[in-house]
Amino acid sequence: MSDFLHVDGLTAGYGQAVVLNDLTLSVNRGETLAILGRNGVGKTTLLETLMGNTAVKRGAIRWLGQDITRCNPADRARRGIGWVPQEREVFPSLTVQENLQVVALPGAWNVPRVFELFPRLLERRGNYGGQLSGGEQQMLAIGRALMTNPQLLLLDEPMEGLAPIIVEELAGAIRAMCQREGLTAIVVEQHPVLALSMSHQAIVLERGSIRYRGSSGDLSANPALLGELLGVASHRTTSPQPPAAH
Ligand SMILES: Nc1ncnc2c1ncn2[C@@H]1O[C@H](COP(=O)(O)OP(=O)(O)OP(=O)(O)O)[C@@H](O)[C@H]1O
Repeated sequence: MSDFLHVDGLTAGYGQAVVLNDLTLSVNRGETLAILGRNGVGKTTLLETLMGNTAVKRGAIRWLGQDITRCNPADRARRGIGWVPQEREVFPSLTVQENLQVVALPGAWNVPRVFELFPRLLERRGNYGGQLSGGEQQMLAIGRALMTNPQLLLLDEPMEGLAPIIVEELAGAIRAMCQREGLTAIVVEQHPVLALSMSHQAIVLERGSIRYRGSSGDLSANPALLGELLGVASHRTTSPQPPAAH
């Protein structure tokens, strides 16, 4: 059990519908956890539940030693949980620089550091959010989340719908953010090889329950198991790089 984030026997869903069933998991500070699973198994719902956007029926979420199960999303954000939703949600009529500045909270992440992580955003700093490509919007969405200086970052399918070259660029930035800068993250990602290359630990969900948990290195070294768990042949979308030890 981790004092950083510990989810204990969590059963949650929407209204009366139960999506997550008796989930228990821990994340340690500095670790990246990949959430894998087929469509509709509850990956996004897990992130939504950590953020406080679903109905929790049973179980508890402990964050930095405190029970936050009943805290609302704004309170969780104030306590240091950052969220990059699938929809990105950048402000279209603010420039890149303004999008970053408007959410800034004190801490190690600031505009120059975000530009260092995403040089493309530096080139586009005077452009409006609405003028950016999908990939640039995703970089801005991650940059905005970093500007709130979270202790934990939740990323929901950050690569979805992006061209392979942008996927490579984003994956490199996420690895740098997590492995070089030591940020703790939970990443939902459809491409298993990519997800495993960015993470230390992985869980595979099946119908709202944990079917498998283990190190990402072990799982990526076992394509037969990965294929069995995900029901598809895992195809490589980027060169896997083992996460740095820490
Ligand atoms: N807002 C909602 N209200 C009611 N049911 C929902 C809502 N969002 C998701 N669901 C249902 O919860 C289940 C899990 O969906 P979820 O989006 O968490 O799965 P997922 O693993 O992230 O899928 P995908 O990979 O397709 O994004 C699905 O049956 C879905 O229809």
